[in-house]
Amino acid sequence: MTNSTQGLFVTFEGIDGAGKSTHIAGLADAFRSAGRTVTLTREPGGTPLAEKLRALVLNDPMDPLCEALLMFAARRHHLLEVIEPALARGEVVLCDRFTDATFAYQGYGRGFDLSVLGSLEQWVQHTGQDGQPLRQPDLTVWFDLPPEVAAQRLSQARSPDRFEALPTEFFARVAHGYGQRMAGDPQRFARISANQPVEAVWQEVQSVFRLRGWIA
Ligand SMILES: Nc1ncnc2c1ncn2[C@@H]1O[C@H](COP(=O)(O)OP(=O)(O)OP(=O)(O)O)[C@@H](O)[C@H]1O
Ligand SMILES: Cc1cn([C@H]2C[C@H](O)[C@@H](COP(=O)(O)O)O2)c(=O)[nH]c1=O
Repeated sequence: MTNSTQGLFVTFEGIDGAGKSTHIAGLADAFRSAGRTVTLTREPGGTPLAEKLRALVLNDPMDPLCEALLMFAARRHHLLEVIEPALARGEVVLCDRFTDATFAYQGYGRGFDLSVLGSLEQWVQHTGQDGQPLRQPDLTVWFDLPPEVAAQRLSQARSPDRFEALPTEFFARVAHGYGQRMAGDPQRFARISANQPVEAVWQEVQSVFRLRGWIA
């Protein structure tokens, strides 16, 4: 089981429709059964201000720099107002998307400069205390699904926002971006084969957390 005095920061990533949301609530229940307090949150969003930025960025046309800056502005507010306080209280933070999404979508998907994103990551994820390392997730669960399958699932589920309406070639670049992020920090990532029935994906997700002794 997890050390209940220590905060745990877990993020969930993948292209739109990969199946993250389907499993996050179940995981939260598993952590609660293990005696942990859970903060469930998402990006962009997670605070009233960041949710306003989310509505803008998901619906209003803008250039990739604007998009990246709004993602990081929302993230800074979310990090300081929600994530850091919850971790300081020793909670488990389950966050639907974080900075890997910015690299995958704005970087690999839109073609925005990765080194600029790296600088923004440094600025935004420093919590201000000298000597403190950059805030990064303890674990990132990547739901890997072929873009064609994700598109098929989403077409049956809801009307698309500005990102979900993009072509499968865009999502192929985003998926490649996630692969590159994982290659750059393999210890932090767990890759889930999301192209399976829901129950099989759930078994794989649980095993990632059981292996670490975090849930029963
Ligand atoms: N393993 C699966 N097999 C078939 N359909 C699935 C599977 N997992 C999820 N779905 C369905 O696919 C759709 C997208 O799933 P979900 O909302 O969990 O994805 P998501 O990764 O959270 O997407 P987004 O990031 O775009 O919000 C939903 O209609 C969901 O019911
Ligand atoms: C954090 C983040 C998100 N995005 C994109 C990815 C999705 O298309 C939407 C969020 O919608 P979801 O249903 O909550 O997954 O935003 C992005 O482009 N860059 C980011 O940093």
